[in-house]
Amino acid sequence: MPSSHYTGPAGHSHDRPPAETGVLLVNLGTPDAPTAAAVRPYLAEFLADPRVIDYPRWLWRPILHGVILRVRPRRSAHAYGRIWTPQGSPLRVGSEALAAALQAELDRRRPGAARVALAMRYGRPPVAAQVEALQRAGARRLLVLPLYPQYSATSTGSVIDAVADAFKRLRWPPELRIVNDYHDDPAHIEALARSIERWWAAHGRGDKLLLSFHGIPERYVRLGDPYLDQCQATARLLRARLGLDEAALQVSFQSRVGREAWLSPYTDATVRRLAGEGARRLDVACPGFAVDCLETLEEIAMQNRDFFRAAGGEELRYIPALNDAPAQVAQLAGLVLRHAQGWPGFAADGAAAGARPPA
Ligand SMILES: C=CC1=C(C)c2cc3[nH]c(cc4nc(cc5[nH]c(cc1n2)c(C)c5CCC(=O)O)C(CCC(=O)O)=C4C)c(C)c3C=C
Ligand SMILES: [Fe+2]
Ligand SMILES: [Fe+2]
Repeated sequence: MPSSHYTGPAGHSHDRPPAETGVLLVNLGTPDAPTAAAVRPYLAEFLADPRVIDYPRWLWRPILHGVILRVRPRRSAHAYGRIWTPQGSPLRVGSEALAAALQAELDRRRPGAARVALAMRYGRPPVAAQVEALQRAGARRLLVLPLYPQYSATSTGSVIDAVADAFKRLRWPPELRIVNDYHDDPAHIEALARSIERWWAAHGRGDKLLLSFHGIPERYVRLGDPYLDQCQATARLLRARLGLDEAALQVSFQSRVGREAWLSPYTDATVRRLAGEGARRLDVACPGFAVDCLETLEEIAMQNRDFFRAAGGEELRYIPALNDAPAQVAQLAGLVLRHAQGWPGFAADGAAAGARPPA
């Protein structure tokens, strides 16, 4: 499938009438296959991004190509192999399902107003190709929605770079709005809380609830990245909504890479500590991930499950991401409606008679 022709799970551009507003969901990206050969170019693009690793290029390039890309692809491919599905990478499958569901929800709430497309920051389909596809489909306005609830320069900031690069190539770029984050959106907190409560109703409640967020180097926070504040705010709001205290709901940071200090406490050390302190059943949720992926399905649900057991715990239970659950679809649709306000077909809420959803 040529990536320049892919406009999203809703189908080819000629299958739908033109829409004046394009909604571009962007997720991180994932390799095309769980093989070292497919993982290498993906990691090469990801780890060459100066937003992700900010070392001087003359220093970093030889390390990346001479060391990292010789070793890591095989290790990562093995990890991807443990979670791969017949449909492909969970991150891709889940992101496409979410995009299709968001298209359907927007069609219901603002018929014909918007077309949804999905891009990946690394790998395919790239941001530039999807911006161009939306423009070919009639979009004179573009709302970019990175699938990261918390802003980080390493994730959201890098998506903004890719959009800026794509715009440089267009003679007549669309009007642009970008969602920075949705870490404290009440509908997002409510969706997370209900999914955890529903999970508890089905499986019983563990001794502790751990919220594990993706880490970043501590240095980035000292330089002004708001990511840590936003993770803590999400955790505080969720803790209040669930009625838990600081012992019952803890926060940690996963996926550390390299030797620098990253945000702490680290997730692996935390699950071991909790096992040592006598927790038998540990529930773990990852509210920083809109869609399940390697970092949740393999690192948490497999690797950290094993760490917890080896440290004397009984069961680590991973509570799935929101994925394409109706509550997340409705929350993201609400976010789109608020950010697109004033654009054609997006009259202020209340003004679009008959287009409101039933409460
Ligand atoms: C090396 C630096 C990295 C930073 C900084 C970083 C920040 C960051 N990442 C995500 C979300 C995801 N990361 C994923 C995988 C992944 N992350 C890194 C490195 C950094 N991430 C690597 C090398 C990898 C690849 C896998 C591996 O080799 O271990 C994923 C999953 C991708 C998938 O295919 O499933 C996500 C999602 C965020 C939100 C973030 C900053 C806040
Ligand atoms: Fe086509
Ligand atoms: Fe990452």
